[in-house]
Amino acid sequence: MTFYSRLQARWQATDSLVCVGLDPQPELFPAQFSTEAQPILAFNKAIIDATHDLVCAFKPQIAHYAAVGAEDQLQATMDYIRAEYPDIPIILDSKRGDIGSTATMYALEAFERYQADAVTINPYMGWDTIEPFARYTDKGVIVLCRTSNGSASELQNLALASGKTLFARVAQQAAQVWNTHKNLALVVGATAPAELAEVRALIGDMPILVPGLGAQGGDTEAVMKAGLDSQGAGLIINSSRGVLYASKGTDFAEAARAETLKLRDLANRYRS
Ligand SMILES: O=C(O)c1cc(=O)[nH]c(=O)n1[C@@H]1O[C@H](COP(=O)(O)O)[C@@H](O)[C@H]1O
Repeated sequence: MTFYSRLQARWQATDSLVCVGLDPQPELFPAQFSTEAQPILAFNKAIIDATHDLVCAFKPQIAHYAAVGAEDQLQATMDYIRAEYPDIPIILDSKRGDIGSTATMYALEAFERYQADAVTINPYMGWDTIEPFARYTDKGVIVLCRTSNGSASELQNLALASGKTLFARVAQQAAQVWNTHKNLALVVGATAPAELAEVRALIGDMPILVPGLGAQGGDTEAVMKAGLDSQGAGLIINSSRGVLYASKGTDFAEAARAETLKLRDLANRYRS
C-alpha cells in the first residue's frame, strides 16, 4: 500500500485528521521518567498508547532524537508503532534537502533505515534534490511550501517576476511538475490560513501537512475552512508540544489524550 492509500484508509477508519508529533524533550517529561533506561522510548510509548485510536499519523521529528544521541530510541519508537498499530502511517520529519548524491543517502536514511512511510523535505535546491525521495513511489514526500514559523514570509511570500509568490510557485511546481509518481504532499503552517487557502486552490486534492496548531497558536477553524479538499479531508493537522506536554504530572497520558480528542472534535466540526 502507498503512503497516500494508507493515509486515506486511516482518515476514514478514525474520522480524524489529527497527527501527533513525537518531539521528545526529556526536561519536560514527568518526574517518573527520570529513572528509565530509555526515557524517550518509554514516554513515546505512553503517548502512542494513549492517542493511537485518535490519530491519522504520528510524526517523529528527527532532531529531537539526533541531538541527544537517541536515534536508537527513534528506531524503537517507530518499530513499536509498526508492531502495535500497523495501520498508522509514520511521517519522519527531517526536512532534508541536498545535492542528488547526498539526497540519495537521506532518502535511504528515511525509507530504508527508519522505514518511514513519508518524509518532510526542503525544496529550496530544486527537483534533482527531491527526485531521490520521490523515486520511492510507495512512500510520501512532503515538501515544505509555506512554513509556520514567524519569519516564513521573509522569503516564501516574496513576489517573483511573474507576480506569483514563491510559496505559490512551489505549490504549483509540486502539483504540476514534480508529482510524477503521485506521492507528493505539501507543508503549509496553521499560522498562515490565507496562504493555505491559496495553496489548496492551486493543488487540487493533494494532501497538506499542517503543523502549528497548539503551541504555535494556529487557529483550527481557520485551517479547516481554508484547507479541506473536495472530499472534506486532505489535511494532516499536527500538534506536538500541545499534546505531549499538556500535563507534566502523572496524568500526562490522559491529558495528551484529552488534547488530541479536543483537536479532533474541533476540527471535525468544520468538515461536511
Ligand atoms: O515539517 C514540519 O513538520 C513543520 C513545518 C513547519 O512549517 N512548522 C513546524 O512546526 N513543523 C514541525 O511541526 C512540529 C510542531 O511542533 P509544535 O509547535 O510543538 O506543535 C515540529 O516538529 C516542527 O519541526
